[in-house]
Amino acid sequence: MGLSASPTGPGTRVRLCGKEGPPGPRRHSLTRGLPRTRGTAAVLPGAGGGSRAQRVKGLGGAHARGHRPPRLSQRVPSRPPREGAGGGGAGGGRRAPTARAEPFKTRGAPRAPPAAALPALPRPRALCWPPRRCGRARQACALGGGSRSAGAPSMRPPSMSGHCLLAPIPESSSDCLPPKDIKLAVLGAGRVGKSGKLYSRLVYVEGDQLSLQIQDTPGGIQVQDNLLQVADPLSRCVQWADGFLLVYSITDYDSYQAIRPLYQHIRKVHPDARVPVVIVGNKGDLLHARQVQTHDGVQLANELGSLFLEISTSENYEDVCDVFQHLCKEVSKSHGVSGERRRASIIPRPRSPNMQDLKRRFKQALSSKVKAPSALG
Ligand SMILES: Nc1nc2c(ncn2[C@@H]2O[C@H](COP(=O)(O)OP(=O)(O)OP(=O)(O)O)[C@@H](O)[C@H]2O)c(=O)[nH]1
Repeated sequence: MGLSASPTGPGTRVRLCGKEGPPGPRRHSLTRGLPRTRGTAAVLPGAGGGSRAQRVKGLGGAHARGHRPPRLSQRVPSRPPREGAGGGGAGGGRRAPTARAEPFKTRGAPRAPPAAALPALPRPRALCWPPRRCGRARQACALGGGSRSAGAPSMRPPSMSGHCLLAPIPESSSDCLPPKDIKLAVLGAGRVGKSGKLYSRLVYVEGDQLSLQIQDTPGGIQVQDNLLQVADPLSRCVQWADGFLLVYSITDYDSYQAIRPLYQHIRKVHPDARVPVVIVGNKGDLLHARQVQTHDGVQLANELGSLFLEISTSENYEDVCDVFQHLCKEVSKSHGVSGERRRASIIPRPRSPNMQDLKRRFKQALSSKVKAPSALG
C-alpha cells in the first residue's frame, strides 16, 4: 500500500508506489520519509476526543499537537549519513536508487542478503510538499532498516524518493528462527492515498523477526446507504489479514463515512478474534480542503475502540512507520496469545500406564483406609 498523494484532480490516475517507472517527486507515501511537520495527531482508544493535542499512551510518549507530534512507538535513531551520499536540495542531483517494492513473495523465494551485506545506499532525501515549498531541501529521516539489535524496529525504508503508504520496507535476513507471519491490510475508499500493492518483507520489531506482508485494496470500496458493497478481492483481503489499517482522506467526508462499514465488515469476518485495527486520516497537509475534523476521527476511533492517527503521507512518513510497527506488535501479540491457547487445547492430557496405575493404587489405599476404622470398631 502506498499512501500516494499528489494534487491531481479526480480521475487522474497516479502511479502507485512501487510500480514500474520513475518515481515522481509528487508521490506520497505512508512509509517513505518526509520530515514531520503539521497534520499529525494520534490517539489511543479511550483518549478524549475533540482536542488536537492528542496523547498516545504507552507507545513512546505524548506530545501536544503543534509541537512534536505524538509517536506510536519509540523512534529509531536516524542512520548516520553515508559517505558519498548525494546532497543537494529537492529536485537537484540524481535520484537515489530506490529499493523497489517486490510483488508478493512466497516462502522459500530467495531472500535478500543480510543487512550487513546490503550495498550502501545514498542518504535519502526528502522532497518538499506541497510544491510551493519545493526547493527547500529537508532532512530525511533514515530508517533503521536491517538493524539486528533487540528492540530496534527495522521497518524504515532506505529511500524516500517518493511518497507511499507502502513504500519498500527493508528486508532483514532470516538466519535464525522462522519468522512470525504478520498480515496487514490497508482498506479505504478510493483516492485516499493508499496505493495498492502487496509488500512482503522480513523485519525486526522489538527483537522479533517478523515476516510482514501488507496488502492494500486498490480501487477503494463502495458504500451505499451505509452498506458496504463487498467485492471479492476485498472480502478475500479481509479474511486473509490479521491486522488492519483503515484509511480515509481528511479532504473527503465520504471516505470517512466508509470507515465504519469497513470496520463492521472486519468484525463480521473475524467475529472471534479481536483483530487490531488502526484508523488513519490521511492528507493532513491539505488543511484548506479539510472536510473531516480531527475530532470526528477521534470520536469514531473511540467508538470503535481503535487507535487513530491523522497524518500526511506527503509530509511525514514516520507516523506511518509507527502505525505499522504498532500494528505489527499488536498482531504479533495476538498471535502469541491465540497460539498459546491453541497449544494448550491440543496438548493431550497425559495418560500413561503409570498414571492409570497410580490412580488405581490411590483408590485402593483410600478404600482400605475407609474400611480400616470400621474393622477396628
Ligand atoms: N496532498 C496530499 N495528497 C496525497 C496524500 N496522500 C495521497 N495523496 C494523493 O492522493 C491521490 C490518491 O492517492 P492514491 O495512493 O492513488 O490513493 P488510493 O487510496 O490508493 O486510491 P485507489 O487506488 O483508488 O484505491 C494521489 O494523487 C496522491 O498523490 C497526502 O498526504 N497529501
